[in-house]
Amino acid sequence: MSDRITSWHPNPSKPGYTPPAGAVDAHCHVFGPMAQFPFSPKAKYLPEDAGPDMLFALRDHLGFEKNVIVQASCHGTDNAATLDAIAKSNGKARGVAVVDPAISEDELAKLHEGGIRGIRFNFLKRLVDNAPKDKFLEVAQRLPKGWHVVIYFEADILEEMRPFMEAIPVPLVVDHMGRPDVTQGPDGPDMRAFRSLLESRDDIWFKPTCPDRLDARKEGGMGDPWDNFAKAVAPLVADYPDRCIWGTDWPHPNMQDEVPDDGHVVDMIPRIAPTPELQTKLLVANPNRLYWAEQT
Ligand SMILES: O=C(O)/C=C(\CC(=O)C(=O)O)C(=O)O
Repeated sequence: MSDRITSWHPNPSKPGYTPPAGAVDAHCHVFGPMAQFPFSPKAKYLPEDAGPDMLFALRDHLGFEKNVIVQASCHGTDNAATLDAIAKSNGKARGVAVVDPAISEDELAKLHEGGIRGIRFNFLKRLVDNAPKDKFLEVAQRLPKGWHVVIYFEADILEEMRPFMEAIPVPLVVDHMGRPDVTQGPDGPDMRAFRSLLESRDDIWFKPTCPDRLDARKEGGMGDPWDNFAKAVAPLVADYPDRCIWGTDWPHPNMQDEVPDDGHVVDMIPRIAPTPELQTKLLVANPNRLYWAEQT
């Protein structure tokens, strides 16, 4: 792979919306720097460097206080770049790792020391080569106290994933709501299936995130300002206000053909969480319960 991609906006606008004090960008990534943190040989995309300095500058520009850095698939199971960014955050970042399911207890303990509070199971075939459910279930049985599992899958496999999710003995956080087709609206089959999942366990959380992905023009959506996303997602946040966390998804892996303006992404927040109470739950109380539990 020769051409490295740039999937983030060079000069994002200032949002019209001001997040509350203590707001957490609870889904973002770092890429490299590649010279120090090489990408996985199995990476499905090769990004330009997008390191902690850029992430923290964006955090401040958008009005957030903390980050949850989710290991991006381009780094495979080498969490060094994510751990390095957490270490440089002055306590303002925690993380979600991607691990080899055979990882030892000692290695899990070291990840906890480094600010990790969960592991990610990625089932997107365009991002990872394999996702061994049996091995994932084994490691999910022996995570450090207080950890959770972040899971990423597409809506068309939600039903087949339910027995696997049911067997996971720790809280689950579903990335980007399992990618429902937001053009179906709030009562379409995808959202109904996702609500059924949420009703099945009260410790299944979700991220009402990625309007730029889920309502992208290239996906048949409307593009910015992502009205389909706002219409489909706001009722979900209203109905499950204590089980959702939000993130920018910066540096927006693979969005180089429709790069979102992060200021516009942030301005989706009051459209899906229209009251200060909902915004405080989404951006402050809920992510702190999951990632800074020792301080809540
Ligand atoms: O590509 C997507 O649909 C979403 C991604 C990319 C990703 O998960 C990864 O590269 O690990 C995201 O959540 O940032």
